Amino acid sequence: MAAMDGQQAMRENEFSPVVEGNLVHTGGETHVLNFDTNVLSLDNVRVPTEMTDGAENEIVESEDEEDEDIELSPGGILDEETIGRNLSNLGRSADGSQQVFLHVQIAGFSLKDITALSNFVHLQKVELPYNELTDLSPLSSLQYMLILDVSHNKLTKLLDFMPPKNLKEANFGYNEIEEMADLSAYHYLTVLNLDHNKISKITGLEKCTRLQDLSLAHNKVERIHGLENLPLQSLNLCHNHIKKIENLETLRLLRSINLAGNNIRSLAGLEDHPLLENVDLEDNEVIDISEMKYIKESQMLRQVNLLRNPIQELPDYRLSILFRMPSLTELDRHRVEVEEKVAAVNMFNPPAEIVAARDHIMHVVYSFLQPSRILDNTLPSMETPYPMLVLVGPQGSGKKDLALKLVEEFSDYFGYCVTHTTRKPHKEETPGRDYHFVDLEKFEFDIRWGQFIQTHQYHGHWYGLQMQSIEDIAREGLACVVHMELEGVLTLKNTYFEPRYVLIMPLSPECHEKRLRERALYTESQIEDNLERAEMYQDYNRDHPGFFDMMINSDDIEESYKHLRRLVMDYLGISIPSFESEAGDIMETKDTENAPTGTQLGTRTWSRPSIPDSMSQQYTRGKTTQSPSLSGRGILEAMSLKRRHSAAKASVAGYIPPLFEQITSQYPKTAPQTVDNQVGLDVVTITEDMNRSQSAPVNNKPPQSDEDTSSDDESDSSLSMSSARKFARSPEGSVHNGKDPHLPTETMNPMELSNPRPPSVPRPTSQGQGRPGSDRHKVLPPINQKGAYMPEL
Ligand SMILES: Nc1ncnc2c1ncn2[C@@H]1O[C@H](COP(=O)(O)OP(=O)(O)OP(=O)(O)O)[C@@H](O)[C@H]1O
Repeated sequence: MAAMDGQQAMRENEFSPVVEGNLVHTGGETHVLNFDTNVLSLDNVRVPTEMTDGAENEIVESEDEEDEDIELSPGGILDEETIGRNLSNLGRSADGSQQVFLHVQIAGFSLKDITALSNFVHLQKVELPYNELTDLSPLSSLQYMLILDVSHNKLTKLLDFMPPKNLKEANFGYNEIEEMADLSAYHYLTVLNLDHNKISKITGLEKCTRLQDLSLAHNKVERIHGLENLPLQSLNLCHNHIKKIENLETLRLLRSINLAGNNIRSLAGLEDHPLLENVDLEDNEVIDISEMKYIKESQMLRQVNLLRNPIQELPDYRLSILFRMPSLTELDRHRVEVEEKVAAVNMFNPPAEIVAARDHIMHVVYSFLQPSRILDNTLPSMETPYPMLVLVGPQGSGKKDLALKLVEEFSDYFGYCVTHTTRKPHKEETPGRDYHFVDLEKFEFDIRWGQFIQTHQYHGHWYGLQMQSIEDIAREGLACVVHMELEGVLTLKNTYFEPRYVLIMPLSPECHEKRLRERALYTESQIEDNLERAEMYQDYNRDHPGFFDMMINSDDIEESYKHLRRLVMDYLGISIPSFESEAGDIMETKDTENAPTGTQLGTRTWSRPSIPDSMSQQYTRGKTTQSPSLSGRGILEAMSLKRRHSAAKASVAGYIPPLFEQITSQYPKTAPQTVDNQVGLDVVTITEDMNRSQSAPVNNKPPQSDEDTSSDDESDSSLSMSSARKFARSPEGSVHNGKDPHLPTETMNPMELSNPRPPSVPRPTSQGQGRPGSDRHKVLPPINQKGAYMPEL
């Protein structure tokens, strides 16, 4: 049968050799194998066709019977018959002169003596696993051997025969080797497998300068050493007694490391392996997520296994790891899904917009849980949102100093809005003036009581803006100046407030760093973070045109104050810059790149509308009166306008309640049309967003002091948001004079009655334009009105 198969094979592919006993069929010919050398005899033996055809079955049967009778390699002594039956891979000898078998595989013969193999000098691949070998010296003559597998034997010594100089791969796994030999003679060794032995020390590899793959799994190795400068790409040291990852610095080509089943706590030692793709640390003692810092810089890392480590107990463990190493494709033997990566980013480093949205939602929800109260001073009217100036920028930009200075100089116009923080006061700071310094408990309490409209955590401390803080300024009839980080601005943009945002930017990193260091308040990493954030601010400003109303370079605080001052005066209308100076401003706004210092305008401008500058016109608030354009607006503003347009249409069609009628009927009248009426804070264009305003007019207070409650009781108790809006506008569209049937005016701010403002500075009225914030407190002056406060220019 075998002969028949052999012939058939010959016919199908005459170049594939087929071995039957000592006959080899190849290329249409049959050769006799000379077992002494595993060289094919050149004397071809033509097997007579009639023999193979006619007596085929007989021959096969008799051969089969013979096969069964022969005992192969009796007593574990390898014989030629066994070798002959297990040779394969006929090919050219290494010197190219003969056709030889290159591969022998004799597994599971309980071999003890392989002397017979020494004649087969041309063998290149020798596989003798699952035997009982203790001595490999007969292999010394196999000088062409490239691959040797003697796993699952009883060897106690490693490569204890004359080295075949070309040996590339050696598998000595599952033996009883206790010591590694000096392998310096094996220059070409690329793969060495010593798994499941009793090796406790890695030695003798120093000169294996081609060793790429070393496996010492399941041994007794206690320390990683002796591997210096090897070109290892794969290192398997799993299931040893290793406690520390060490001495791997020089293995720059390492791609895969398996350290599973050891006692490792730290990943220190794995850093600086740029090609690392796979790290297996299953069943170790890694406990701290911060350990990931040692591998997270490895750009090529795709697979990490931390199964059965204490770190797995950490909350959000998987997402934490994925956040730190977003390029992973497999974690703990599970494929990483894209959704997981997104969830990880949103959880641990959400985009500022998401932080702000969450913050806003939280405060709105908490405020809705409280009894409602109208804060009449900051109540938005359709024409005049309560005026606020927000100085934005990275820590150390000097915005707080600028804000305080501004408030000091323009004390009749601006009040400094004191925000809350959980950080401790600095030496020169005064509680209640610089911040309300509170502890975390109080801060959280206030959050739960819906006191904040915005909070932000920065460098481990909480900062927050309370509605009451703004209200306190507004009650004084003042516009409010506040400073904050970008995240705070993003939250604020979700509320109904419509401040002016001035970016205070230290454009020179050197100046910024110097200022931060001079304060001697920050750690190195905080300084670094602040410098990085400064770059982030610049990018944000560039990528979001119009987000900030203005940018001022704060490298030199004195200079920047001059710019801010001029800006504010222009804003307030208390100075009319000459045409030249206006033109100068506009130049700066157009050519922001080249303006070395001073005021740089984003896309909106506070300059006067008469300036023929299409860019600035486009973004100038107060220009979009009859037909407000959506271009150049933020998404929220654009959406708000869209809603208003549809509300207007619906109103015309009579579908909606009078509230919308009031709003929509007023809308076209809100924005100033000319230079003359675009003075003062009223220049602010209204971009009311009914959605936005829903979150804010209602302020909710925890139980108040007697003093407080007495003032607001009446308005607190019963006013709904809608009635508040009705109060803001009459159905006819004029600013309400306080005689709204729904809201008795005099009860709106009893505080003022009980605690009237001392008449120190003559405070001009706003000539019917409505004071910012409240209709009843006309505080900000019209331009050049007689008696108005005029700071020195
Ligand atoms: N309510 C808030 N929301 C967001 N950020 C805030 C808030 N209040 C303060 N911040 C900002 O937190 C950061 C840290 O506050 P800190 O008082 O330490 O700043 P600062 O050193 O005075 O900053 P600067 O030098 O720019 O004035 C500052 O950038 C500050 O503007």
